Order: sequence, then C-alpha cells, then structure tokens
Amino acid sequence: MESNPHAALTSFIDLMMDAVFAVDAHANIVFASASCERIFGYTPKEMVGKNMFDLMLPEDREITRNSVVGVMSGHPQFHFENRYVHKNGQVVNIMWSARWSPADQLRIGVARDITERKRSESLQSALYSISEAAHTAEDLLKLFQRIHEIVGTLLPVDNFSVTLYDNETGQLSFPYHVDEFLQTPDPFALIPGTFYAEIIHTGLPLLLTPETMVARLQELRISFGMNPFSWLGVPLKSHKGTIGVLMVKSYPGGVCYNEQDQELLQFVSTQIATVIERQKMQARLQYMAKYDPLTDLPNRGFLHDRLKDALSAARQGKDQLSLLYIDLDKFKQVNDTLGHGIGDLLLQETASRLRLCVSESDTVARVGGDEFVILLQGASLPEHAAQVSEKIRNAFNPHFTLEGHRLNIAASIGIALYPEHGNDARQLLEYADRAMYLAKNGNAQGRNND
Ligand SMILES: Nc1nc2c(ncn2[C@@H]2O[C@H](COP(=O)(O)OP(=O)(O)OP(=O)(O)O)[C@@H](O)[C@H]2O)c(=O)[nH]1
Repeated sequence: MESNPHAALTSFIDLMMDAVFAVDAHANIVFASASCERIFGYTPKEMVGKNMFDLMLPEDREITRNSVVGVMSGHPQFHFENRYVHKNGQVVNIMWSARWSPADQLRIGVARDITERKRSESLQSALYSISEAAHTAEDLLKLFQRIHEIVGTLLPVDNFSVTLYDNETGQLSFPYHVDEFLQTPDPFALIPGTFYAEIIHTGLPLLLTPETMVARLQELRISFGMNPFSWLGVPLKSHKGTIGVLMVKSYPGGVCYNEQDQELLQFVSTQIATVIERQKMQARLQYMAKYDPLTDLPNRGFLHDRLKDALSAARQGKDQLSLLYIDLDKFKQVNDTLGHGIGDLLLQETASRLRLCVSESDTVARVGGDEFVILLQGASLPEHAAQVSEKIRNAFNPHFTLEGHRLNIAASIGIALYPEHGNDARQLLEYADRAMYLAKNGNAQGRNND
C-alpha cells in the first residue's frame, strides 16, 4: 500500500487554529484543513469541490475578485478581509493571507476567523455613536431615530419603541414606535400584569424567548395583536425611578434576542434616560427663568420680552396695545395681621381672578410683591383698556375667603396706551406705574376705597 509522504505535514496543518486552503484559478477548493469546520461549519470533505465565491457573502464578491486578480498577478495578500456565510446561516468575518503558486496553479490561503474582533469593534463604534448622539441631541424624536439606526447596525430591530411612563397619571405614551404590524398606540393606562408593568414596577429588564413567551402570553390573557416571537424590554431609569421602557421585538421568522442584546439595550436606555432628564431640567430652568413660582404668572423679564414683541408688531401697524399696572391696596396689612402664608394665598387668588378678566392672547404678569401688569394686545382702544380695568375692579368685589378669613381687598390700576403714552417698553411701564400711583393716592379715577 502506498503511503502518503505528506501525511505528517497534513496532520500538523490540521492542528492549526487557522484554516489552510488551496484553490484553483477558478476559486474551486482543492484542499481545506480541519479548522475550516470550526470556522465555516463544513468539514474539509464537504468543502473540497465547492467554489469559494459561493460560500461568500454576495456583497463581498466584487472586492474579493479584485483582490484575487492582484494575488494571481504576483502580489501576495497579508490582511485581506471578507465575509462568508457559516453553515448555520451566521455571517463570519475572515482575514486572509494568500499567495499564488504558478508552479502548482493554485492559490494558497490561510483564513483567520475575526468575527469576534469585528463584532466588538462594531459594538464599540456603535456605543460611541450612541453617546455622541445623546450628547448632541436637540430633539428627542431625532435622537430615537438615530439610536434606532445605530442599534440596527448591530442587530435586527424591525420593531423598536420608546415608551414613557407618567408616574402621576399612570399613563404610558409612545414617543417613538416602529412596528411591522401595530400602529402607534394612543396613550393608555399601564395595565397590571403586562410586560411593561413588570419592567416599570421591578425596574429590571425582561427578555422573552420563544420558549418562555408562550407561557407568559397565556398567563397574561391579553392580546395586543400579533404575538411576538421574541421580546426584549429594558427600563429607562431616572433618579426618580423607572420613567419608561425601551423595547425591541421580533415576530415569527425573526431573530431571537439574547443577553448580549439586553446589555446593549441597557447601555442605550441609560443614554436615552440621561437625555430625557437633561431636557426636563432645561425645560424646568427655562420655566423658572420666565415664570413667577408663586402664581405661575409670567415674571417681569418675560413680560418685557412679550412687550417688546408686541411693540414691534404694533410699530408695523399689525397690532395695538395697552398696559394696565395693578397694585393691591394695603396688602402689607394682610401679611402683618394674618401672616405671610395668607398673603401668598391672596396673591395666588388675585392671579387667578386677573387671568379671568382677559383673553388668552393677553399677558398677565407678576412684576413685584403685590404688583401685576396686564398687556392687552390687539386692542389699544382706550375704551377696551377701561373696560378691562372695570372688570378687574369688579373681580375684586366678591370678598376673598382664605383659610376661613374673609378679606375685602381692592386694587389700584393705572393705564398706558401705545403710542399715546410712550414709544417703548420703559416709557409705557413708567407711565402706567405713575398712573397707578396717582390712582392710589386718589388723584385720578381708579382710586379705591382707602
Ligand atoms: N405674602 C407675601 N408678601 C410679599 C411677597 N412679596 C412682597 N411681599 C410683601 O408685599 C408688601 C408690598 O408692600 P406695599 O405695596 O408697600 O404694601 P401695601 O400695604 O399694599 O401698600 P399700598 O400699596 O400703599 O396700599 C410688602 O410688605 C412685602 O413684604 C410675597 O411673595 N408674599
């Protein structure tokens, strides 16, 4: 019996972790070492006779053909990368070193599986892109779209949603909702026992695979349309607790999510929750900069902004305006006799009554302790301002009952009209203030029961 002189060498080659291949000029495999099974899923026997290009991911064929031309014209490759489809259907990333042997008319290549390295590289780059998107996010919807896009480079996410939970109302809302079969739901109250409820109440992620899904759906006994194949939800957490859920799911025929996917989504959810918190904080700061915290009325600064806008519109002939300066009479006495708390309640009640005296487009502002200014837009007619002034006086007529104290309170009102009493904000405010002061001292109409 003839012994194979290369047998020893072949068995050494079979011990190599990388796979060794020999292919002919048409890329048909003539030799494959044992490691090809670990890397590609096919035994050497199954591989020999196959064409390399048939095993390759179609997108990579063109670039590989170009590389082969180089190798066959005497330029060996050291780090050529391309992708194949493993026997189990998964994509494997390969790095090749290859040379052409003219004597044997064969291309000899060594294949190294770099799938793991590639996966961690793309994970790193996706994580970086996600945090970058979170830092530059101006608009939540755009952020969710961008994150969906980035996560989609790592795993199939045809169904991706961000759901927010309002702790005070118990409502779920759906600011981002992409689903192959379901429309974006209108907000609804959190239903006990649902997957969402579990995540929101425990603050823990929930991963449902096809094995666990059936039992959970039976237990739930609520159908939300087509049942998912795999479902993965992670909590969106703020310092106040769980504020929502980030969810991906697949339908039958789709992928099954795993713990790695869960880790990725948890990272994403931390980034999203930080942005939501940051936006809430910004909104709060913006509100605080514009509104009086006691009465929720616009403050002096915000009134100035509105007044400037109203004046520039009025100057262009589009609008007219007037200002009413209102100061409570003997407010100090309320504080002194009944305490600051009752004084605060009186200011709040005054704010509510003033709001009822004007229309939506007008501005009622609190500009000082017991001083309020109303900007009336679209009607600078003296009669209109006088009518509102009368309405305000009447609004003070029913006494105030605050924590059992009955108070008769009056206000002094000064009116300034544009352009008769001033051309700019400062002039108009000063005029209205002076008019109020005169009214208070009984020097003009509007002076009340002193
Ligand atoms: N309760 C309460 N009092 C305030 C607040 N801000 C200012 N004040 C008080 O409001 C009072 C305003 O003073 P004045 O307008 O001089 O008092 P007044 O008694 O209304 O005087 P006249 O307008 O001349 O009738 C002061 O005693 C301030 O301490 C506040 O937020 N809450």
